[in-house]
Amino acid sequence: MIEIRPQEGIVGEIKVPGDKSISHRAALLGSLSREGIEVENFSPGEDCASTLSCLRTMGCEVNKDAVSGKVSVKAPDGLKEPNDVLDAGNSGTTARLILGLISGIPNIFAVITGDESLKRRPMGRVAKPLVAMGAKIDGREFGEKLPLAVRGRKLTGGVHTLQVASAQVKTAILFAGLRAQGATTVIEPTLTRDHTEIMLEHLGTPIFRKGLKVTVYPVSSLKGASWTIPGDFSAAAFWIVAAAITEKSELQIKKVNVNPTRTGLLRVLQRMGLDYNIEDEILSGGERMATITVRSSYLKGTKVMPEEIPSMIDELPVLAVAATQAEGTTEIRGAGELRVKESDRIHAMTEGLKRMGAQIEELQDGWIIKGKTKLSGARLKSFGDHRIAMALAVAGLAADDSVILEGESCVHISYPSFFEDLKALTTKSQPKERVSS
Ligand SMILES: O=C(O)C1=C[C@@H](OP(=O)(O)O)[C@@H](O)[C@H](O)C1
Ligand SMILES: C=C(OP(=O)(O)O)C(=O)O
Repeated sequence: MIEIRPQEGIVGEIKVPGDKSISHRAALLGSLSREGIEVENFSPGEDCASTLSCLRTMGCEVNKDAVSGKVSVKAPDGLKEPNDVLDAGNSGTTARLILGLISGIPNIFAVITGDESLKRRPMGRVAKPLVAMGAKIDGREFGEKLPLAVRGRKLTGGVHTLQVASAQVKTAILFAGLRAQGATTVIEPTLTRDHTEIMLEHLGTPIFRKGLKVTVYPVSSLKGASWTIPGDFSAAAFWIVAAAITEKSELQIKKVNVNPTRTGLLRVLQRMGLDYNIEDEILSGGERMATITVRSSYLKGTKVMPEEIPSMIDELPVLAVAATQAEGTTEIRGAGELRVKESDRIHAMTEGLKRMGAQIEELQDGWIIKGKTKLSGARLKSFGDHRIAMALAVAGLAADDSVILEGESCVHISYPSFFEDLKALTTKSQPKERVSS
């Protein structure tokens, strides 16, 4: 467990870890390249380590420099049948994207599994469209849950209209499409993160996009490439909210990805009154990368609409924290997907914030939160979920007494240095006077 002490402010500058979604994709696409993909600033989290370990089990050449964070992946002779189970650990992205990647490799047999949390998460949303392309997949609960067994076959493209807005489902189908016969089109209900599309474009792979529709074509091998992965906006989100809700903050977050399909949190917080600016924007590997400066802000409540959700899906727990510190009512709807993440994030945040005295009502698909509430110190649980641990730690910064957080080590999934960074960012600020002892 760890103690988080209330702080007057978040001060200084920070570089957050490399983007997790982009890191997964760079490694997985490297496995379709003879020359290989080499990236700087690869995510240091355990989720991306799971992806690298699965790729090694399938015979890829994977090199990781622990000091610089540079990772290279190539498969000069193509992906091989794994001689062991592929363990995706806690990572939904690993399990779902690998399923798409390998189901079109004729004759390959693989079993994909994960930890207790991942074994509870839905996989049918990926398995079903792949089966419609001709894949042979079976698993627990008729292919709905891990472990899943896949026997690779020659797939046929086609048009896939998704029911759920999910970049993981979209990407799994597109990855399968790179090996299928004919064109493969995905039509999304709402635009989700488009890192796969940007990366394929950057690699010079034929891809056609218009609105919610994206089409890929079969390729024999991808070109090699090398670039730097920008910082993870989902990691930056914790510091953005931390700076906004504490009284004497001024924080610069350097070289962070500002792809608009990821920055919905900024648009919502801007509506709520966030004092921030974005500068020094450049492109890296086709992705926008910039410095975000955030200052203490007077926030007002807002209504978050279902169509805004995909662009901030992983930031909703920390948005709930911001809402407790905003004047008036914040309503967040259409976020039912949060119930099938690493934990039931709607329930986990309701429980944690209620224990701190927040006025939060749990809805089936979101929350109604009334503010501004003076949060109190409390003993809280992470539910084994990295986003919950970090969001509740941020809430602790604005409380009137310490938060004792249990199960904090799960931050290693996406942001291993989170608590060291927190310490560094709060050394220039004063711990707030404790109200109670
Ligand atoms: O494609 C990705 O890299 C991700 C997509 C999102 O999941 P869904 O596709 O299930 O919405 C997100 O929650 C996850 O953290 C990463
Ligand atoms: C939901 C997440 O990841 P994944 O789906 O890859 O487990 C996340 O990182 O918040």
